[in-house]
Amino acid sequence: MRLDRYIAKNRIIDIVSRDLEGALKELLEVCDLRGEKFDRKELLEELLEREKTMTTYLGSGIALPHVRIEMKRPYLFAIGRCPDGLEFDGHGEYKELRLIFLLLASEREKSYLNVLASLARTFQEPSMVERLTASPDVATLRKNVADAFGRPRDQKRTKDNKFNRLILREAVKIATGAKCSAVMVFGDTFAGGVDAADDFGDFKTLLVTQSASEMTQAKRAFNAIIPVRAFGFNRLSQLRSAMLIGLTRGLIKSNERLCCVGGIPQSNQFDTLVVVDVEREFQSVFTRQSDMLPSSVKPEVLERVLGIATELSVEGREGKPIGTLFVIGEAEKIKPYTKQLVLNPFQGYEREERNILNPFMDETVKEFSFIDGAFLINGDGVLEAAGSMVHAPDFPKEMPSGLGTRHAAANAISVATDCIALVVSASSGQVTLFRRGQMLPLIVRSHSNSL
Ligand SMILES: Nc1ncnc2c1ncn2[C@@H]1O[C@H](COP(=O)(O)OP(=O)(O)OP(=O)(O)O)[C@@H](O)[C@H]1O
Repeated sequence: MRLDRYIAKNRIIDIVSRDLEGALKELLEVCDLRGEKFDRKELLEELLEREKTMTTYLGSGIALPHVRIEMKRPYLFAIGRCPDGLEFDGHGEYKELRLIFLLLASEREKSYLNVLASLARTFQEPSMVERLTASPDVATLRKNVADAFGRPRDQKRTKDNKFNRLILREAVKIATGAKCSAVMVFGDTFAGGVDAADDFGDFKTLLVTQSASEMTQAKRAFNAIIPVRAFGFNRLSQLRSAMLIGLTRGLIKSNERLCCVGGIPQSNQFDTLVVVDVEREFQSVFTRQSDMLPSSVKPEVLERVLGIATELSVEGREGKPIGTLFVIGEAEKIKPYTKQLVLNPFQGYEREERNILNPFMDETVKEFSFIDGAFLINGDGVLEAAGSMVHAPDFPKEMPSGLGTRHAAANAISVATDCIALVVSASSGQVTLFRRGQMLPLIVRSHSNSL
């Protein structure tokens, strides 16, 4: 989503104040609120109140205070730089702050969560924050913000070496010989993105990438983009996660055969060529295309949960491996099979605030993954509970050895209700999807870049 149209140069400033309240005041002052019903004082109070309830500090030096109001314009941004950090209520993390993105959004705008998600994605790139903070003056800062959110970057594409050309040529031969319907390319193999679609003749081309918003050029060249949020280290895990997202988004059909080309992220070198029958790869979890996702579950919700699960599996939490269980489906139908083990931490929050599509929920969910029990997530993304014990009727099918009660509970709930259960194993780091009593290992923890 292009956000530059909502970002005006005169609302990008250097903050003078030393505390958050003063900084927000300065940012509100540069917002032209003529003709709007609310006043700055009320808005400031609301922003501070919300900050006390739930911090908008995203990490990496960025805070994103935001509020929805009755407003004529859809969105209004004000951006402030504060290289020495800010004080706020004795909270240490604000000292790490370098940039504040204030977002005022109209209550009517339905794309609100997409805007927040798009911002959070842009901020994930560490060099971007560094570049903005280090801008020598406010004019350069304004130019760098425009670059970050608007124009495609002038990045060097390095696919053009002998070996990459050879792999691409072979991929076309193999795809033709194996009667593949599409070629799927892992774009993050290249630091500057990939523009390989021309090499694939008439095949349908799919680009898998973590930086979908930046792949402006590639978007034109490929038939579709499969955005992934995080990758496991293992190549086949990467493939499965990408295929799962492609399937849920309807970009891939279950009867397709794909020729996949990839390599180690950022290595600028293709090194893997594999042909996959989608149905065979996923046969354990669906019999028809429509079986993959429960009807109540939005594909982007599964993508988000998969992203968080992958990050928990790959990174752990505070240096330790972490395990958890996510149950995603129609909450009212799942609730009878759960029992709250501790006070539900999501109780009392507005539905929108506790929606997993809201990027602020990432850290919260990861934090609550320490709590014993399962997360219960409604199909629209609303986090209904954490710390729930699943007590679905026992399912007689034997579990593979080494899998204990968490996996058994996921298996059982996936049989008892129309849901997807996703387990992050504390002991192996594996992420496993359960659907209708069938299990599909998605991410295998491995610190080598092996197949
Ligand atoms: N029915 C259940 N509902 C929710 N959470 C459960 C349930 N049973 C177990 N758990 C959680 O799973 C944790 C690990 O249990 P156990 O080691 O038996 O499972 P496991 O399948 O081997 O998982 P892991 O691979 O993560 O160790 C428990 O401490 C508990 O937090």
